Amino acid sequence: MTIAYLDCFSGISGNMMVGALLDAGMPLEYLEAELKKLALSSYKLIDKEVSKNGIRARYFNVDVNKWFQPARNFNDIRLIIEDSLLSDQVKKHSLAIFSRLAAAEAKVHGVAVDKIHFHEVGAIDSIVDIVGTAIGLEYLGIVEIYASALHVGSGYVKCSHGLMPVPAPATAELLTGIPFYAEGIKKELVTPTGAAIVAALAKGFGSPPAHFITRKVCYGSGSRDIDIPNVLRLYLGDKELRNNLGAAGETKIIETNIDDLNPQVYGYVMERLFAAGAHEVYLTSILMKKNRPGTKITVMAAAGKVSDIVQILLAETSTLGVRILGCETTHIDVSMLNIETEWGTVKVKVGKLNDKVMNIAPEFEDCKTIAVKHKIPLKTIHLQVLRSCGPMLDLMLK
Ligand SMILES: O=C([S-])c1cc(C(=O)S)c[n+]([C@@H]2O[C@H](COP(=O)(O)O)[C@@H](O)[C@H]2O)c1
Ligand code: NI
Repeated sequence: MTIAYLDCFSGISGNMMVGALLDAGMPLEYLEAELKKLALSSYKLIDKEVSKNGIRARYFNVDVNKWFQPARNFNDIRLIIEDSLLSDQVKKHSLAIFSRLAAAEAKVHGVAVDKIHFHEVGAIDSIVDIVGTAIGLEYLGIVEIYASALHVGSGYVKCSHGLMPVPAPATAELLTGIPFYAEGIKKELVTPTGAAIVAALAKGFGSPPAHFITRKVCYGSGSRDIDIPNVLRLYLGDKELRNNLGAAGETKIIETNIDDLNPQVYGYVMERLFAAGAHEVYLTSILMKKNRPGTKITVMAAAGKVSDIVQILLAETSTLGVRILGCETTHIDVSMLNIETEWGTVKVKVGKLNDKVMNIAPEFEDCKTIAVKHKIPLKTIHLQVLRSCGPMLDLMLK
């Protein structure tokens, strides 16, 4: 499981992020070919090696022919991404980042999200940076991102509105819930695009996650010449395998006991918690003080999701507080396979430990859909899908 840790000691921008991903091994030709899947033209990618205060880094930028760029609002950009032949994952990550950026701009300027403007010429620079980031993450197999606190810089930056304080208003909005600092450098070090990337994708902030082991250190160059190297440092790594049992993850348990909530509400709260990224949510019947029957809600989630989870519990239930417990998890590597059956494709979850197949699980929802459609018992579908796994099943039984 490849993990990225972004060391934003000199800030982060879209260009720095793509530069770091190129430095990490995404070939420029691959990026170019993938970006061609978008209905965009009249731009050129710039990719070169530079030295920033003695550190070799990859500088990435987009050269835009401004005469050929139409004005684009968020909806135009969403359609360009959705209508492309990019993978679902690249679309999902790109739209997640763009949505954060658009929401921040909308809030700052007091307009609806679909009315917001993007600052670069026809937004092409933002599209390339954001979609390029999603392409790089997929190419490098990065499944989790963590980031340090962000060094935002200080002073003022020239925008189409005139001079704006650093961090720029959209950046400040995007930094909600993210630790940041300024240390006297009078330049804009974190741009709205950079902030949107970490806001949308990072699972946690601060030090690298527990048991993170670096495999490679990469640098994406910024365009500033300042006293510190203007680079984004990207650590690519894995979570350490402990006792040969599997990868350890940083998970939190958030719990609360409730004895005065309308029981109709629990299902809705669970839905919201899952939508916010909870790995698991479950309810336990408990007997509380004054012999009152009550319910314990337990949520398991990545550390970076805790504040969203707590927010939902406090807003949607009658609780006045929650417990947050640290916990370590151990799990095997999980991948998804598409298995062809006589009824169509079924996704199958394969769990491996040190390349040994430990578990094969046909996706319940896929089996259920077929069972309902073809009026065949669910267990028959399940067995048939397992049989179609053929050699994979043999590997497990060995
Ligand atoms: O021109 C406008 S409207 C503008 C507004 C803001 C806000 O924060 S609101 C910020 N900016 C600046 O544009 C550049 C480009 O940022 P990217 O994220 O697209 O690289 C940056 O300097 C922002 O501070 C412009
Ligand atoms: Ni703006």
